[in-house]
Order: sequence, then C-alpha cells, then structure tokens
Amino acid sequence: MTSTIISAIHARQLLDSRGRPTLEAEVSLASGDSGRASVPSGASTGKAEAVELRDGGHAWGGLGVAQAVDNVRKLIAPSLIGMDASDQSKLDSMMREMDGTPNLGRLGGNAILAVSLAAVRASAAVGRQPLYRRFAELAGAEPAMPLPMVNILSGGLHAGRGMDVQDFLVMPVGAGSYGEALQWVCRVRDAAGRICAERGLPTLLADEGGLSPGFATSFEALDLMLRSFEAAGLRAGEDVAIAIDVASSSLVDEDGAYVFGREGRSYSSAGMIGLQKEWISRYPVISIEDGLGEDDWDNWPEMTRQLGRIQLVGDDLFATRPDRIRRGIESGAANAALIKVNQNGTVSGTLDAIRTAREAGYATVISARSGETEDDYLADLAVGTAGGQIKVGSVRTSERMAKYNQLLRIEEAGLPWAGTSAIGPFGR
Ligand SMILES: O=C(O)[C@@H](CO)OP(=O)(O)O
Ligand SMILES: [Mg+2]
Repeated sequence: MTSTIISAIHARQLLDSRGRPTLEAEVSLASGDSGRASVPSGASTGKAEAVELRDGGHAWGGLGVAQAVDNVRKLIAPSLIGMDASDQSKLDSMMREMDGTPNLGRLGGNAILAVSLAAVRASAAVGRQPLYRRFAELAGAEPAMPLPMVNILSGGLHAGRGMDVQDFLVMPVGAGSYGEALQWVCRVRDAAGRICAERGLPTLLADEGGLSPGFATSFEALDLMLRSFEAAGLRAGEDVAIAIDVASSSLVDEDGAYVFGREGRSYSSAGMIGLQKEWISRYPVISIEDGLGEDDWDNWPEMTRQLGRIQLVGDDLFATRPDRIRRGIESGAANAALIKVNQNGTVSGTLDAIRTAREAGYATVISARSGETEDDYLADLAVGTAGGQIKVGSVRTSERMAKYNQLLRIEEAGLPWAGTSAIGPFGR
C-alpha cells in the first residue's frame, strides 16, 4: 500500500484564544506519519464566508462544535480513509461535493478545513518536508519570507467598539529582512504601550493583543501611531508606514450608511472615500482594508480609482472566494485580497483564490483571524505561497507569537525576503 494512503481521521473540540470552542483534526497515514491542524474563528465575519458550524443550545453558550466534530468522525472520515493524502485537490473537492452547499453549511467549513489542513501536514510529514515546502509544491510557488502587517491599536468588534475603526497596523517597509521587520514592530508596539501608560490611557489587550485607547476619532489614533514610530526611533514613511483595517461591513446600517458611533456621525460611501483620502494625505498610510462594505460593489471601483495609488485590500468583500475576487477584478474593485483559509473552507480553494488574485496583479495578504489557536500553519502558508504579506495581530499573545516565531525558524533557511515588492506597483 502507498505510504500516503489515509488510514484514520480523528477530530476533537478544543478552545481558541477567546476561550471558545474550535475544531482540531488529525489525519494519519499508512506510513505511520500523521498531521494535525486546528481552525481559527473570526468576529468581524463577512456574509460570504464559509459557514462555521456551531451547535446552539446551552453548552458552551451555543458555540460548541460537537456536531462539526461528529461530521468529521462519522461522515468525512469514512469517505476519505483509503484515499491518497498527497492528492490535496481531490480530497478537498471530495469534501466539497459531500457537503453539497455553496458555503459548506452542511458538514461545516470548520470541519472540512481542519481535515484539509491536517492532510497537508500529514503529506509534509511523510515526505520529511518542512510544511512551507509542501504548501509551495501545492501552490507552484517559490517560497519567500513575507512582510508583516502588525496590529498596534484595536477598535471595532475586537475591542468592544472602543474605537470605530478596527485596526491601526504598522508595516515595517524599510526593513531588510523578516527578523529586522519583527524587531522594529516590537519596538513600535512597546512605544505605543508606554505612551498610552504615560497619558493614562488603557493598556489592556484587545482580542488580537493590540491596545485599545478608545479614541473618539481616527485622527487621534493616527497621531498615536506617529508618536510611537518616533519614540521607537523609526522614520515614518521610510522605515515604517501605517495600514488600516476599517472593517466597514460592521459599521453599515440598514440604509447603507457607515455609522461611526464613537465619533457620533455617519458617512455615505462618498464620505468614506473622502475620509480615507484625508488619512492618506495627512499620514503615511499605505494600505487600507475594507474601506467600504462587502455589499458596496457600486462604490468600490470609484474608491479604487481615487485611492488606488495605495494598497486597497478586500477582506469581507472577497471572503477568499475566487468568484468574488474575479468580480472585483472585472469591476476594478480593490487591488489586493486578504486571504483567510477559513473564509474559503479548503486549502485548495484558498490556493485558487491566491492564484486568481495574483494573475490579475492583485497583491495578497495572508491573514489570521481574531480568534486563533496556537497552531502555526499560517506562517508556512504565507512563506510557501510566497504570499508577500502576512497579518497575524499584535506581538503580545502566544497564539499570535506562535506564527511570528515559526517565521523566525523558517527564516534560518535563507529564503528571499518579499519586502516592499509585496505591496505591488501601487505601493507607496
Ligand atoms: O477583519 C479582519 O481582518 C480579521 C483579522 O484581523 O478579523 P476577524 O477575524 O474578526 O474577521
Ligand atoms: Mg479585515
């Protein structure tokens, strides 16, 4: 029997960084090797994402994943046992077919993804390959170290709506290596914490380990970012620049207005574009994610025309779905795609989304979720797909550090550094 034949699949419920249930799967092979992976979970989720199957009821406040675990054990495992784990696209399409719904709502995107990822690990193990090499093989890419985009200040659904905008992030664009980039980011994060403490602002951690100073306006947050760069001894716009995730789908009311509750005002789509124009003209902002909502297809092309000299990333807009990315490319919406494996539901589908974006010249940002586990596959995925950029959250909590530290280990292999070329021609 071929050594890569699947001999067993196991699943269990364990907990993510918010203390909520999530799913882990283990795929064992005839060779005796196995692979294990657990899946993350979002808070500011898009409507077009793969379905995260939750149990409802009383246990775990309705958030249990016992049904998804059962689906792996009783439905997915019997069908996949005997199949070749090295044929990733066959495994993934088999699970999609078994599910039979467009958003994987029957078996659960969480159940399917856990198995899909565990199969990649198992195949890497049998080939004695580092995981990033296996991802590179699947993606047909040359591995490269990604440029991190790191959360410093949090708002929105990650910080009890303490600020209207969800993330203010640092991009160490002038760094010469991943190691240097990470060091600069840590200095900025330290400086931001010190400045908050000095000003009597809260220094407790938000969901992704960022600070949530609770500013009423985005400009106060941007000022704090600049102060932190300076206090860290780094040059704004040259060494480090600012990225923003507006997560604006979570601000939209029933009439399509963007409600900034802390600021006490609403913006039309044109108003949102105007606000972002002001950010870009006054601060070294080089990337804005979800500057408009996931349903605002009519206004994304206009925003892209006006602001497309910087990176405009579609997260909820694209939901890591090749069909939605294609719609964006055809209509001129955004110039980069956020890539989250659990929005898509399978590894093959995620690679397809990356390929679709790249072929059209869209940049990609490989991203974690606000609910994560200590699993570090995301680091290998970003390197293996030469994803260019990686967004994992802040440098404070171990579920995030697991990824940053895995990248430090991988860096020892001497791979090329994506640096600013990852941001694309529209860059700075
Ligand atoms: O909006 C995002 O990009 C992500 C990660 O920061 O958040 P969530 O996982 O809550 O969707
Ligand atoms: Mg986002």
